[in-house]
Amino acid sequence: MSVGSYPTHVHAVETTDLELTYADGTEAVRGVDLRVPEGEFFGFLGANGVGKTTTIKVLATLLSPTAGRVEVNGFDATADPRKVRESIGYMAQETSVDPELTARENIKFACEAYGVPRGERESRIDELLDLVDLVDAADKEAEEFSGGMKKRLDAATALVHRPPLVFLDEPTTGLDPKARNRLWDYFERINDRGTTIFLTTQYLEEADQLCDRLAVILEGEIVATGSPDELKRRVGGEILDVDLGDSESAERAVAVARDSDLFEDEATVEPTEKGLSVTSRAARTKGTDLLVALRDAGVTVTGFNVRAPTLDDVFLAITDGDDTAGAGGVVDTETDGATASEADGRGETSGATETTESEASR
Ligand SMILES: Nc1ncnc2c1ncn2[C@@H]1O[C@H](COP(=O)(O)OP(=O)(O)OP(=O)(O)O)[C@@H](O)[C@H]1O
Repeated sequence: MSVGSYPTHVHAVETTDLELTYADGTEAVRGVDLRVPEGEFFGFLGANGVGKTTTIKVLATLLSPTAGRVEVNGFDATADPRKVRESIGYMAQETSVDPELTARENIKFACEAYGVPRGERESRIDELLDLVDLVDAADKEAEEFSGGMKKRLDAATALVHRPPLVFLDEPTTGLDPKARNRLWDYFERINDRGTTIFLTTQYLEEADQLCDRLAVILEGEIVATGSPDELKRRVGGEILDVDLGDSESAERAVAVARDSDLFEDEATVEPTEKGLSVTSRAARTKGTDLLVALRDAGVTVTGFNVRAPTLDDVFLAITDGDDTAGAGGVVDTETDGATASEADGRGETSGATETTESEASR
């Protein structure tokens, strides 16, 4: 399947100082600059309620921005929302599958809604059923489908018009690992065929595995951008996890590690559920020295492990809002994604305008 005939642009998504304040005054998006090059597999990460879905809804023209500029596939989202809608696929968190229709009928319905030429519909349906592995279930009603099958069907219907850009809002939430893996496969395939993907997910492993580049949003602002490896490098070293015999000794162990002079100034030492963790460039070389220091201080160590940082560590460092993010350098203030718009001085809320779902393409 190739991407349909749409004009090409350097950036599939480009926002400048995007703001969205809801009518009740909630400042969901506060000055977001995003640039997603065509063909990229882009991940948009953040905890619950930080503004991911709101941003996607603005990009999909379901919400009008309160301020700022939004260009999607080269079209201005405010001036030309119809063009934007015609050039995107949108897989929302809630399924759009009609349970009373078969898989084939669901895709057919989407073909009609998107105006796929009549003569191309049958081949498009077969191609999509094949792509998402639903050929054998093509003529079964969707209400018989597992959660994973419904998601795959949902994803297929978002692609009937061969959009060059697809928004996937937490597409794998609630799926078991096997179903998740099948969807990953499918997303990778459509990205390989040239489709730009804008993904939000709560699964950092998913972001790590799939995405070329990530942006992390916190309370409506982008606080870090980079490839998964770049973000992990910014954590500043490796991580030494130490398990302790009893949780009461964690405080003492943290004090021992901090006072030990074993690690450089930028190292971070934090208590964890099981004991403590040290993030340091010397985690590997000084690990055993720390264990000796802990033993000398009468702290019982029951296990330890040195490992490379994961995106979970990156995410924790950022979202904890503690010194780690600032001193450890995971926050990238140099990137085009970082903004520092203040809530103050914005005046009265203008209120978001919600476009009705039926007006939107999906
Ligand atoms: N229609 C609305 N009216 C007022 N506030 C809203 C509305 N929709 C969302 N919000 C608020 O805007 C903020 C951002 O919500 P949003 O749904 O964009 O976050 P999210 O990062 O997508 O979270 P989740 O992963 O839980 O969907 C939250 O504080 C949320 O409560």
